[in-house]
Amino acid sequence: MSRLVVVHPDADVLAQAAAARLLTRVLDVQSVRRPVHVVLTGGTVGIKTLAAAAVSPLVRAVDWTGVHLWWGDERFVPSGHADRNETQAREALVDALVASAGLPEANVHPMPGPDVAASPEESAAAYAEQLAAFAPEGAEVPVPAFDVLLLGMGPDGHVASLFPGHEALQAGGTAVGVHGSPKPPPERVSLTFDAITAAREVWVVAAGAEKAERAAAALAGQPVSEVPAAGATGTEQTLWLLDTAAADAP
Ligand SMILES: O=C1O[C@H](COP(=O)(O)O)[C@@H](O)[C@H](O)[C@H]1O
Repeated sequence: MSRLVVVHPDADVLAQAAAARLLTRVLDVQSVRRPVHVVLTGGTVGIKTLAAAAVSPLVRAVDWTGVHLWWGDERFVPSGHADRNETQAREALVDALVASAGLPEANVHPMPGPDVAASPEESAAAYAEQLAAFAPEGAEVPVPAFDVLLLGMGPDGHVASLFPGHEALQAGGTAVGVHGSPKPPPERVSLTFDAITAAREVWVVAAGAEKAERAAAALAGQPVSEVPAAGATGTEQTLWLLDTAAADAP
């Protein structure tokens, strides 16, 4: 597994570059296999990246009929709620792909909210079932072979909804219900580390000085219990896309 750290001048350039890289990655994968599985993230740069992808000319080069979109985590609030990572991703990119680029709605896999599932655990179980349905035969971890798994990183070093010191860090299976998240809302659903580390490529996107200390700690290999981002690795590549502020550890 190779690890690469790429630093961009600011959050806007980072989002533009991440979007170009993401679309190019989908195109490259499409030339050798189908379907392509991409895991989206919430968070500031994550959503900015999707918005940049939406206006890139490269978006028209992708055959969206052969792409599946998943989420790394979700806030356990109802469908359409502004706090949902799904809602923000749909507004930034996904709705336009479904409306006019051929992305089948059936290929969009949001994590169920309380309007669909009775609890974060029920949502996680339903999501794990969907993931397993798309896993390659005989896969060690029953998830699709994610071609790119995007993750934002919080100032505390959390990725997806896996927070420092939280019991969800040790969860088995592929998706977990999260209670008592230190960042609101308190109830969430997240992929587990087993699911994340089964991805071919994991990309961590982070911008801003408030992320610098934790980014440096993760890259230095601090314990995952303290800096969850340290455990976000892909089987083929781990890519950190930072802006100069996030790369500039004190
Ligand atoms: O709550 C969340 O936060 C992280 C990071 O967000 P940011 O705004 O600090 O970039 C995000 O990656 C995660 O998906 C989300 O649910």
